[in-house]
Amino acid sequence: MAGQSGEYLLRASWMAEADRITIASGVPGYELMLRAGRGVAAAARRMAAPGARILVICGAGNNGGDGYVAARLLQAEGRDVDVMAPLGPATTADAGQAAADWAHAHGAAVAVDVDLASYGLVIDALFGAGLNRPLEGVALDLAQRINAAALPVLAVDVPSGLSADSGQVLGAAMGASVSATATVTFAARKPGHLLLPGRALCGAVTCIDIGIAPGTIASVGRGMFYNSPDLWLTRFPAPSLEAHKYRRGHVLCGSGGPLSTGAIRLAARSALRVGAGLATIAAGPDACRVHAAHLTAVMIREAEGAGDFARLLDDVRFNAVILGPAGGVGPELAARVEEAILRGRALVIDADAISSFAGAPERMAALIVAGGGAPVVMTPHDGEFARLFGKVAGVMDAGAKYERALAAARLAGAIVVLKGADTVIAAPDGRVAINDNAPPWLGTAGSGDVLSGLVGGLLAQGMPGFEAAAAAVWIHGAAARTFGPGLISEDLPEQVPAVLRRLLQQEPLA
Ligand SMILES: NC(=O)C1=CN([C@@H]2O[C@H](COP(=O)(O)OP(=O)(O)OC[C@H]3O[C@@H](n4cnc5c(N)ncnc54)[C@H](O)[C@@H]3O)[C@@H](O)[C@H]2O)[C@@H](O)CC1
Ligand SMILES: [K+]
Repeated sequence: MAGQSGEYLLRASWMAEADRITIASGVPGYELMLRAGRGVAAAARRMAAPGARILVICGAGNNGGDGYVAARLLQAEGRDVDVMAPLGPATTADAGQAAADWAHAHGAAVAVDVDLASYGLVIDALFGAGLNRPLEGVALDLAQRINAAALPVLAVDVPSGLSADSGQVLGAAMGASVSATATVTFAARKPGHLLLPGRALCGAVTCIDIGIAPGTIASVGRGMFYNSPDLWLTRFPAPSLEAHKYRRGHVLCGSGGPLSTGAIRLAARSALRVGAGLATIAAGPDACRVHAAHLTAVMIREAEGAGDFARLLDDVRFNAVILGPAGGVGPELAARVEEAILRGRALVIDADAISSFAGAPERMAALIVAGGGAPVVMTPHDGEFARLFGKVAGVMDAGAKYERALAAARLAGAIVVLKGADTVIAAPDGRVAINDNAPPWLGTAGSGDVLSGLVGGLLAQGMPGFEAAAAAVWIHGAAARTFGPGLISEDLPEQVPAVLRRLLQQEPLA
C-alpha cells in the first residue's frame, strides 16, 4: 500500500511472486537458495552443541533444497550431519542442484527408519510454502515421530504440515504438523507465523534477508502487516502543550443498568488514560447513582432511553462514542448505535452492541453507509462475530482468521477487530494487521471493556479508524505485559501511562 509504513506479512503466493521478480531482475534462483540455506545453517549452529549429530530431513521441492544447502555447509565446517530424503529425489532445478552439490561431497542419505533419538538437532526441510494439502504417508509418519522424539527442531520457512497462509495445520484434526523449537523464514514473515496455532508450532521465528528488495516486498504485499508501532506511530496523537482538553476529544460512553455499570467505567477510564480530553458516561437515573459513588475524572450525564441519548449527541463536543460494554442486548442499545452512526460520530461497537445486531449485519452496514464516513470500529470476540455474521455466506467460511475479519469489514464498512490471543484488525480498504503481544493473562473479565475504551479514546483524538484500532490492541497487550501475571482488568488503564511514555519518548519498547 502506497505510503504505508510497517512490516509486511506475505502469503505464500505473494512470496513466490517476490521470488520471481527478484530472479527476473537477475539474481539466480539458486543464489536465493544458497542465501536461505546459509541462514538455516547459521541458526542450526546456534541450536546444536558442537558434538551433536544433526539430521536434515529434505523434501523434494525447494524447501528441501534449502535443507541440502544447510547440510552441506554444516558438514563442511566439521559438523556430524546426516541427510534423509523420504520423498525421493529433488523435483525442482534449484533443489536438484543443491542435492547434487551435497551428494557430490557426502554420498547417500540415511534410511527413513533411522533412530531419531541419536540426533541432537533435526532440521525440518520437508515442506515449506509449497504445502497445499495435509501431510500423508511417510511425511505424516515422520512429523509424528519427530514430535514424539521431543528433540530440538529447526523448521525451514515453516514447520512441515502448517499452512504459512492461515496458521492452521492442514487437515485439521486428522492432520499433523511438525512442532518446531525455532523457525527460520526468508525475506518476510508469513501470517501463519503469527496466527494460532501456527505461532506456537513455529517456536522462535527469525526472518533473514536473502536479498529480496524491500520495494519488491512492498509491491507484492497486499496490505497485510505485523501490528507494531511502526504501523501507526506517525498517526498517533501526541499531546502538545497548547492542546486544550476539548481538542483532545470528548468520549460519550453508554452505560448499562444499575447492576452492570463496571464495564463502561473501565472503558471510560481507559479512554482518558490513552489521552482523550474528557469522558462522560450516559446512564439512567439509578445507574447514575451507582456511577456517582465511583467516578472522579469521568463525568456523568443522565440519559434514560435512546431518545435522551440522541439529545445528548446534539452537543457536538461529544466527538466519539463507545457503546456495548454491559450495555444490555436489545433494541434500545441498537437504537443508540443507530443515533451515534447517523449523527456522524466516531464509534466503537463492542460486546452487547454487537449482539444487538445479531444476524443483521446488513442493517448495520446500511447505517454506516448512511452515516457519512466517521470511523466505526467493532470489537467482537469469536462468539460475537459468529452472532453477527454467522448467517452471511462468504464470511464465516472465508478461510483464515484475517480473511474472515476482512470479509466482515468489507460487508459492514467498518474496522473489525476480531479478538483473541492472535487479534486481527481489518479495514474495508483491505488492510489487515495481525497482533501478537497479548500475554495469556490478558484473558481476564473486563479486558475487552478496556480495549473498547482505548479505541474510543484514540478515535476521540482524531486518529484514523484502522490505526486507532491497531494502536489500541497493541497498547492493550503492552499494558498487560508491563503489569505481568496476576493482572485484573482494573490494572490495565493504570499501566497505559508507562506504555505511552515508552512510545512517545522513544524509550525501548517492551
Ligand atoms: N526461489 C524460491 O522460490 C525460493 C524458495 N525457497 C524455499 O522454497 C520453499 C518453497 O518451495 P516449493 O514451492 O518447491 O515447495 P515445497 O518445497 O514447500 O513443496 C514441494 C512440493 O510438494 C508438493 N506437495 C504439497 N503438499 C504436499 C503433500 N502434503 N504431500 C506431498 N507433496 C506435497 C507440492 O507440489 C509442492 O510444490 C520455501 O518454503 C523456501 O523454503 C528458498 O529457497 C528461497 C528461494
Ligand atoms: K519445513
